Amino acid sequence: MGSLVLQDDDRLRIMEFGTMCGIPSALNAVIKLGIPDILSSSQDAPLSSAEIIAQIPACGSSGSGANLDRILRVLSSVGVFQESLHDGGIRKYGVTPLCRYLVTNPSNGGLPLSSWVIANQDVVFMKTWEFLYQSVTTGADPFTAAHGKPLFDLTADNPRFRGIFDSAMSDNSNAYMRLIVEAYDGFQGVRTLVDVGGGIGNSLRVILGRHKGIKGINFDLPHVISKAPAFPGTL
Ligand SMILES: C[S@@+](CC[C@H](N)C(=O)[O-])C[C@H]1O[C@@H](n2cnc3c(N)ncnc32)[C@H](O)[C@@H]1O
Repeated sequence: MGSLVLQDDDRLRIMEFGTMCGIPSALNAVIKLGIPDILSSSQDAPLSSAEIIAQIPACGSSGSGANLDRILRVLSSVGVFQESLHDGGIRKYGVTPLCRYLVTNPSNGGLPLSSWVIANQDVVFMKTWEFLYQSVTTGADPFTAAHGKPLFDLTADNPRFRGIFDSAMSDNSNAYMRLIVEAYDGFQGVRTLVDVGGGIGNSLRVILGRHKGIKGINFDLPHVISKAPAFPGTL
């Protein structure tokens, strides 16, 4: 006789995979609402959803604490925030080490990667996922299938998305380049350094900041270079 399985971990995992998009969507929402910065500014005192909403100008008088609680509880379940229960059953939320990557203010310990989340959740990238299936049936690149052109042709034509993409690349390279220049001695003795596909030049900026004698050349597409800020040491 077969046994009734009430707690089937595999079934729960597949359900979880099917709804995983909720996590990046919730991250996207809290970043746009500025919540990691609000919580990191509250000097380690956790805040309720009502207290958080009171600090979000866009909420005005129509902010929904119930909806914010649901979003914050989901993100607390994966360690982005820390949830605690207080008198009267009020839930409050504080920052965690993971949350530091979403805080934009460096004086609050921010190591921002929020633009990375924002870029990946942008409608431009989200639209490409719909074409994953066709990438197998037709062999087409999903990005080109979704937008009619490859990624770097789109960034040339779409200044809104280009800004988001360039910030995401910079935030990402910032984090690891700071570690690389601490540990890597291969830049010593280099006189000219070319960063091919250097984006708006962040990697070069970190390297030249550490190795003052190097002359740097940031090589990228014209529409990227035209927005790249100048800094000492570049030719
Ligand atoms: C993944 S991003 C890397 C950005 C950069 N390394 C950083 O850390 O911010 C790739 C870069 O390659 C550039 N790129 C793409 N095609 C290129 C080409 N044909 N010539 C020069 N740069 C190109 C893009 O504009 C983009 O900035």
